[in-house]
Amino acid sequence: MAVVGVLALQGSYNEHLAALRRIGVRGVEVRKPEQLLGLDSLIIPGGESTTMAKLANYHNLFPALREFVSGGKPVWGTCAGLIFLANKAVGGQELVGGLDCTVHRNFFGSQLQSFETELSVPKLAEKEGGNETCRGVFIRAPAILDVGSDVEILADCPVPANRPSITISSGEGDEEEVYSKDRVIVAVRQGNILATAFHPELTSDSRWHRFFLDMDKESHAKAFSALSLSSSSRDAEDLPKNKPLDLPIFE
Ligand SMILES: NC(=O)CC[C@H](N)C(=O)O
Repeated sequence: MAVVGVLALQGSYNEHLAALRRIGVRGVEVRKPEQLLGLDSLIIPGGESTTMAKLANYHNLFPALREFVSGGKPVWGTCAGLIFLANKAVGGQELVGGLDCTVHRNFFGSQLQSFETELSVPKLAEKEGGNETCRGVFIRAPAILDVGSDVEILADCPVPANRPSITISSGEGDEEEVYSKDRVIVAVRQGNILATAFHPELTSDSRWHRFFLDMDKESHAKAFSALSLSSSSRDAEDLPKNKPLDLPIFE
């Protein structure tokens, strides 16, 4: 069974571990560089990206995280984790990088502007079944302002009408531009990297976690295609039926 690491410095790592347990997958807490060895994939949870970066620096994790991402094993960043994975963040701070995009760290405003909404997710539904929408829990959430050509957009959402306009520095000189689109990107995939601006681990919908685990199966299937390994069995099928949920989650 796949061993999924969850970066456990700060933020919603327990909720990810519980979401993995609910689908019968073992998650392990990662706090030190050597704990990345032997993992099949890694989740970088939401939290507060500046605090998480300070703790990651304290534990000397940045080089090992960059190596893990560039090594090609699946990595999923949710919220602050998305910020970590972006190549560029408006507002600046140390990043792991790897995901060809620019994020705005607090695009939707302050903690008080946190919200929930239904997101249209046809590609998730196509792969994992179920509704064409999923519940998006946005907590002082970032958003993706633009993406490179290798990045597949999995979800976007309307910019809330009451949102004050935001100004984005182009990074060159003092030139600034206002974000003027009426929609903004909130979930993407680029090869081995998955990133969501919202928190699937806080809902009972396990499709994003399954989607991520399927990325691991895909990469194994690719590596061992010559051996015709079957990638059809789902970890979830190992689970006893009707296992009680072990954390409060939003229905
Ligand atoms: N829920 C979250 O992960 C919020 C992330 C936050 N906007 C940050 O900058 O870190």
